[in-house]
Amino acid sequence: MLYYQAGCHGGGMALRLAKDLAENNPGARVLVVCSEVITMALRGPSETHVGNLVGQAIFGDAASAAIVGAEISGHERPLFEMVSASQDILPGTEDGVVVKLSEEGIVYTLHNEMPLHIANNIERLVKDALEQAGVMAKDWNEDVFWAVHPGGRKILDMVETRLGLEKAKLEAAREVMRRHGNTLSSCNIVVLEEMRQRSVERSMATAGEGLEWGLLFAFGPGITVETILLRALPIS
Ligand SMILES: CC(C)(COP(=O)(O)OP(=O)(O)OC[C@H]1O[C@@H](n2cnc3c(N)ncnc32)[C@H](O)[C@@H]1OP(=O)(O)O)[C@@H](O)C(=O)NCCC(=O)NCCSC(=O)CC(=O)O
Repeated sequence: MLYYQAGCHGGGMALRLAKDLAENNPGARVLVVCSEVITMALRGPSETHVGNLVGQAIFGDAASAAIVGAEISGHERPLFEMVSASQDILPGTEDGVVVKLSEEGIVYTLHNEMPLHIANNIERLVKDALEQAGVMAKDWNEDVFWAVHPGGRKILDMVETRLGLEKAKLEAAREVMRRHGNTLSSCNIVVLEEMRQRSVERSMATAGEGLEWGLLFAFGPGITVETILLRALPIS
C-alpha cells in the first residue's frame, strides 16, 4: 500500500494501518517505510508567506522503517506493542496546517497558532487514550514515556507545559529535532529508535525509558492527530 502526501501525521497513520493489517492477517509481518524528501517544498522566501519559510527552516529529509506483527513467534524480540491507535481531526483547525500541491511544487502554510491548537487538545487526547484502555497512569512523569512528533520547538515546549512534563521526558524528540529537524512522517519511528538507544545505553528494563506505558503522537494537516498507546516490552 502506498500513501503519499499524507503530511506529518503519516508516520502514526502508517503504524495504525500496519497494526490493522497484521491483526487481520494471522502470521503477517508488515514492513512500514516512511520516507520524506522536502525538495519539492523549497522556494525563495516570501514576506507574504511566512508559514512556508518556517516550514523550510524546520523540515528535514529522513527515512525510517519498522516491522509490525500481531503475535510473537520464534526468536522475535518485539520492542513495543501498539495497544490502541486512533485518529482525531481537531475541530476548527482547518487552516492550522495546509499542504497543497501546485505548479510550483508543494506549498506549506503553517499557521502560527498550530502549537496552540495542539496544546489546547493534548490533555484530552492523553486522558482518552489512557482511560479507554483502562491504564492507571496517575503520574505522567513517573508512569508514562512520550514519543511526541518533533513538529517544532514551540510544539514540544507547549506539550511539555500543558502536560506538566519534566524536561527529560521529551528529550528523545528534542534530540531528533536538533539532529534532523521535523522529518514529517518518518520522525515518529526515528524518535522511538532514539528512545530505544538511550534506554539500552542506560541499561533500562524496556525501550520506553524503563517504563511500560507510553504515548506516541503525530501531528499533521487538518490539524490531524494520530495517537498510539504503546506498551514497551522487557528488553531481553
Ligand atoms: C519556528 C519556531 C521554532 C520559531 O521559534 P522562536 O521562539 O524563535 O520564534 P517565535 O515563535 O516567537 O516566532 C517569531 C515570529 O515569527 C512568527 N511566526 C512563527 N511561526 C509562524 C508561522 N507559521 N506563520 C507566520 N508567522 C509565524 C511569530 O508570530 C513571531 O512574530 P512576531 O515577531 O511578530 O511576534 C517556533 O515558532 C515553532 O516551533 N513553531 C511551530 C512550527 C510548526 O508550525 N510546526 C508544525 C509543522 S507542520 C507539521 O508538523 C505537520 C505537517 O506538515 O503535516
